[in-house]
Amino acid sequence: MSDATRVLVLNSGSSSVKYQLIDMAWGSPRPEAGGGARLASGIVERIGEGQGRIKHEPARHAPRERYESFPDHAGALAAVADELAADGLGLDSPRLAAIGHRTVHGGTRFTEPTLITDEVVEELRELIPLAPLHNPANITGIEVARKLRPDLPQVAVFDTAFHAGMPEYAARYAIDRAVADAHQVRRYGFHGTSHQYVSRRTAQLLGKDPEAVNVIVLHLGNGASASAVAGGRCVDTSMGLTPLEGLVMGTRSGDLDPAVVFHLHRVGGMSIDEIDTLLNRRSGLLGLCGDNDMREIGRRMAEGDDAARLAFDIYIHRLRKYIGGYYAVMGRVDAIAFTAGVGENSAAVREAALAGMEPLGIELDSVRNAVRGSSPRLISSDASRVQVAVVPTDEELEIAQQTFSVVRRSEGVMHGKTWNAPNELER
Ligand SMILES: Nc1ncnc2c1ncn2[C@@H]1O[C@H](COP(=O)(O)OP(=O)(O)O)[C@@H](O)[C@H]1O
Ligand SMILES: CC(=O)OP(=O)(O)O
Ligand SMILES: [Mg+2]
Repeated sequence: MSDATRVLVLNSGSSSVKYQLIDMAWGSPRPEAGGGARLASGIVERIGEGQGRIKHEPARHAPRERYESFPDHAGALAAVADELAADGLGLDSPRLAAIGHRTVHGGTRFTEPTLITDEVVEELRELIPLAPLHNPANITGIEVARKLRPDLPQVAVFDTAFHAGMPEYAARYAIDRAVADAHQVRRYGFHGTSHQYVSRRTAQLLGKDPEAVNVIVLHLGNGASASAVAGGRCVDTSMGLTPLEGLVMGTRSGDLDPAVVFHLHRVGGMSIDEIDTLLNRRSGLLGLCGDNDMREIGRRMAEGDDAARLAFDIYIHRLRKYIGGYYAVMGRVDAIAFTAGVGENSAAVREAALAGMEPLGIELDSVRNAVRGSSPRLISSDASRVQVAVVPTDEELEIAQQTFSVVRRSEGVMHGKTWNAPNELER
């Protein structure tokens, strides 16, 4: 077995690449999360948009920032490789075991982290119509990384995977079964890596086995989704065929009557592509008040801005409906966990989302809720029957662990022995 223990995690978006280099042999900084120490992280932004930016944050050196143009993902990844090399962490290092790729849509075909081959890339391409905003960029990232290190195992970790085991009654839309099946129309769910990580981490915070707890996870970032996780399994989630359904998001509408689409087309004269852009990129908080950043909305509300207030109220109202819905679906809820940019940082959103739910056994402690921090923490009162937690997500660590586990398993198969990744021992 090789002693290469580092995993480079890439989250390739249409105009950005987020990355982290994680060493799986070093678990001590975050042993509770299942092993893995971050050696460096960063982001390349505005790829293909003129002046771009790379921000690189090595664990042992000061962060660096550079502005230059990145014409494409290949240029962006070359810049990442240069930054890592400058810290002695180059991609040519024999200690690099694998590259793990966040891959948004796995369809019904991919429900486990998967070693990437030419065939897998071909199948990912066939899934593009189901995730036109996300999968093309993920595939580009995969192709560029494979060119850079063709010899290295590369693993796709899917946003949809954690939700693949949802009960049929939660996953199936109430439309003609034959039509749905012919076109692979069903609820897939997204942010699964985050929901999986956060639900497990919440159980640890409660000092319980994941199998023993029911958690509502609220992943509130730019994209936002809720999930009901019962005994470690996802039983429902708010995103659907695509990441458009469910909660109000930064620029996406979330739930609406599907007839809105017919109406805008037939009566409003908009094309399907225009409506797609409207609902995915010009709706949500942005469409309601002109800002998609919750910090800005908070600032405007403090100044008495009515549009910002209404956007906030619509966002919160939708969130409360999902909390109540998932409470009813599971019957017993042990914890509600807030995560991602808004969930981790906005005390105002958390407070409004749960206000008046004392009869449901949910009671925030306003002082705990107001405390800022970067580690998982409880914010409910001692009397609250349901624990409320803020649990920072770490999709990259989860992707690194799953990637490493796949690589070690395939090595084990090659050498006729089995090996458990640290995270598997931990679980
Ligand atoms: N201090 C804060 N207070 C309120 N909201 C915040 C704060 N910091 C970040 N956010 C929100 O988090 C969002 C980004 O969340 P993030 O999880 O990083 O998104 P993504 O991964 O989808 O890009 C921002 O758009 C902003 O609304
Ligand atoms: C699937 C999804 O919505 O991802 P993001 O939040 O990164 O846009
Ligand atoms: Mg995110």
